[in-house]
Amino acid sequence: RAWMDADFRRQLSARRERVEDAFEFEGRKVGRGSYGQVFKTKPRSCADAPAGDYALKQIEGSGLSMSACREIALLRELKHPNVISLKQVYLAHETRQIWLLFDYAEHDLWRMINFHASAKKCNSQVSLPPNFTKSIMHQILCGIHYLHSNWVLHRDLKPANILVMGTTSPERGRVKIADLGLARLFHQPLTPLTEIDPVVVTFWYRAPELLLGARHYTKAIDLWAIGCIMAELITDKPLFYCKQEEDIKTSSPYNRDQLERIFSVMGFPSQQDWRDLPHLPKYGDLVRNFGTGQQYARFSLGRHMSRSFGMSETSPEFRLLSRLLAMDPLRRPSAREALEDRYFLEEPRPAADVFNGFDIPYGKRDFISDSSDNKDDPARQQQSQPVHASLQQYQQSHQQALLLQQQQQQLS
Ligand SMILES: CNc1nccc(N2CC[C@H](NC(=O)Nc3ccc(CN4CCOCC4)c(C(F)(F)F)c3)C2)n1
Repeated sequence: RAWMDADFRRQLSARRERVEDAFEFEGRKVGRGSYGQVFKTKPRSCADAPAGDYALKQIEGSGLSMSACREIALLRELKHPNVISLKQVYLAHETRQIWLLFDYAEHDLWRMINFHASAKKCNSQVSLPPNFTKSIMHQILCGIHYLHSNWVLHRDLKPANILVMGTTSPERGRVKIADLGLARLFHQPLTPLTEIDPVVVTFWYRAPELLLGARHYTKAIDLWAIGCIMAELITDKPLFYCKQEEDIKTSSPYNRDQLERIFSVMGFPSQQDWRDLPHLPKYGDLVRNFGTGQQYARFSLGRHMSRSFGMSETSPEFRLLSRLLAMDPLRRPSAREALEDRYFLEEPRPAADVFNGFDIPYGKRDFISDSSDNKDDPARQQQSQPVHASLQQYQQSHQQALLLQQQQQQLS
């Protein structure tokens, strides 16, 4: 049978397009994390990819891990102007490495907001189109509406995961939802992310029900995060900024400081505000730590936004923000309902290019040249494997521990 024929396989592997033959990416690393690493690259003349910049993600570990399979399977199905699009998958047979090819996005909201925040600090305001926030919000909601209508939850929306195409792209100024994220184990809210990846995980975008032990992610959890991003676009500050203890050891989702910050902006939820609050797993901790919450009685989002930013509580912008940041998840709008809000219907209308043709003031991404990095010689990369292997061993043992825990819960 032909496919067993060694000669046939030799022919195949000789013909297989190698990613390093098609793209030049040495020393052009723009991102690294437990998920793998990302390079900015252009196709070599011999490649059959159209000219332009591409992002090449080298997936962590070797072979088709569960998270690699999930990412590839999902991305191949997802096709929307406001969701990052996977162009090609390369399987390097010798090193069993997996590479994903994307159209390159030069910017992201994390870097853009930091740019404006530091410009403000040294009083050199950078002019932005009046519909800048509205255009970005509209495209995030379009992308999330598409994901949610395909029953895909994002689970980790934050400014760093909202990419924006740069001036060299035919899609200049278009928002692309992405997930640069950590290697999550099971996408369950109870997995202590901080143990998986030393990179500090922020809870600033996590919905209150997650902090109170909700066991499953929902669409409403994504809409809460979008509300946090909207406030941050308006004020250049994370709305629920909360200092991060360096070594968070808790494996519990309950984070008292983060909840404290939310209450000092939003006020404390009354029975009327959030009927199901007492049914959440960590309600007991909440009462123990905060009592009836009357110390937050005079706080509200309206008070916070008008005092810290002179925003009127009757403006359509504020009304949409307060709908997205409803404490009770059942009261948050769906992505479609948010898109139908008056805010997007009135002047100035949202634009397809969020920069509205304005010059783009942000610099290009810096290249990371960490010293520990092995030259892209696959053989030498094997040496770096043991570290990741221990991460995989950790994940497997963690996986078994979690499965055991779930079985015990079912027994008890
Ligand atoms: C730096 N410049 C740059 N330009 C373009 C792309 C790009 N990259 C880097 C890696 C990232 N990879 C992804 O974004 N992958 C991805 C994986 C899954 C999903 C959807 N899941 C999110 C988690 O919950 C389940 C659904 C997505 C998506 F759809 F959210 F965009 C992207 C895309 N970088």
